Amino acid sequence: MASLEDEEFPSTPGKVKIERSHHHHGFVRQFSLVFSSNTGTMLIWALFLFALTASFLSFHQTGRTYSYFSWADRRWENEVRMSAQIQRPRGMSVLVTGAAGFVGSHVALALKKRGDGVVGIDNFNDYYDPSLKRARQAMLKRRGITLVEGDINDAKKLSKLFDVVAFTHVMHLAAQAGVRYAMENPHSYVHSNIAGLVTLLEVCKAADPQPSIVWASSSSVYGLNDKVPFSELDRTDQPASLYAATKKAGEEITHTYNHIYGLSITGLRFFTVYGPWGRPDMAYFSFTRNILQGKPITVYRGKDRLDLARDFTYIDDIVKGCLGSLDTSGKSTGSGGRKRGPALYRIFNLGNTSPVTVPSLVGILEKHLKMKAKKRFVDMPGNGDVPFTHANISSAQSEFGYRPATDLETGLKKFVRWYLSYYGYHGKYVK
Ligand SMILES: O=C(O)[C@H]1O[C@H](OP(=O)(O)OP(=O)(O)OC[C@H]2O[C@@H](n3ccc(=O)[nH]c3=O)[C@H](O)[C@@H]2O)[C@H](O)[C@@H](O)[C@H]1O
Repeated sequence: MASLEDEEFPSTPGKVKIERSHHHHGFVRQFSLVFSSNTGTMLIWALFLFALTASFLSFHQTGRTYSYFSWADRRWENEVRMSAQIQRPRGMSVLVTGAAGFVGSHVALALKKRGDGVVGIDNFNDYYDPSLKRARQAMLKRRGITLVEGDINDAKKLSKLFDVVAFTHVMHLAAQAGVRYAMENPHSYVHSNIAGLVTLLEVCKAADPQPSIVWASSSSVYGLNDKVPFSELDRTDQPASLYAATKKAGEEITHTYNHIYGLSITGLRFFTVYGPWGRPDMAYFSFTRNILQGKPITVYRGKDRLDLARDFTYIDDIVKGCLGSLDTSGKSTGSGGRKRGPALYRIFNLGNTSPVTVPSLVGILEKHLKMKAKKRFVDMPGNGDVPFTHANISSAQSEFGYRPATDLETGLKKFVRWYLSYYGYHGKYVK
């Protein structure tokens, strides 16, 4: 199925996006050419082609505009519907974008486990080793979760999903993550975090009923803010990286969709999420790999050789925050492109409330791995990093009882156990 899907809908960045109307225009253009040619043969050919197309369409047509595409046949629709089936009273059906990702796969599993319906979408890009994403996909598959391969910039695919399932909620976690990579590939951030977000919002706005949306913003929006701990009311207009800027833009963009179309929106500012099945580009992950392989690690240091610190947050706590947000998100109020009343617009910090320095993080890893790291201290390059993060979580706490329960020592122990079981001690499968 996946390969057919690829042929029909190339959805990687830079590839052509097909608009709904293009097919129609193409058709009309073809006909005007035929009629202007004025030869009998051409006319017969045109009629023949028309008959062929019409019979093809009527054979496959199931009342939906795009159901004649092979990826969206009956079997595919049934699979998607099954995956979205709600299995508890007052449950929800959730479209999880970025479901092959770190947070996405964990949230999808947690929702399914408690009886909610879940369908995932992911473009499986190669920002980091896609085989890890495939392994997460296999894990979801075993639990009955279907993951559709597609990009959130593909409006047709998203609309089709909403045609098949009346999703009550969207958990939007598809994004270009990573703070420092933004200097290497700025456009991938615009593609996913801005263009993709708008495409998704347009589809949600048009859906009837509209879903409620919970999505991932980032602690990085606090940028150069130095008032601690970071509260949602603090200024976020001094981003230090393009990544942060696109997440901040997302907060503003979602606000307009809430304001104009009545979409219920909750933005979650995640604070350096870590844990089993994590992202290989993140420091705790790559440090683990390098320590095990006897390779040096680079530890950044701030101004005046000050240690950098992060409010590292364990994945299970983040998952609880995501589910709590979904449960309290209320309904979207719009239909037919107009809002019928006010809908919730919320932003929450999801952190751990106890920052740890990067050298301490390395110390904990050394302990769990029973190996010494070869540390190279380097002055923090001006590539978007902020010196520290620290979340005030009182808002999420009072709204849905968010209370992080895993400290870095415990969380890293679980990560290391997973890492060794997945990659083995010598990391022979690591690229
Ligand atoms: O909260 C977020 O919203 C973000 O969290 C995460 O960003 P960061 O907090 O920067 O995490 P991460 O890269 O693990 O670096 C951790 C620390 O190690 C330091 N660091 C990093 C690499 C290195 O080689 N050496 C080093 O000292 C580095 O200077 C930093 O102090 C997500 O990746 C990001 O997608 C976003 O979601």
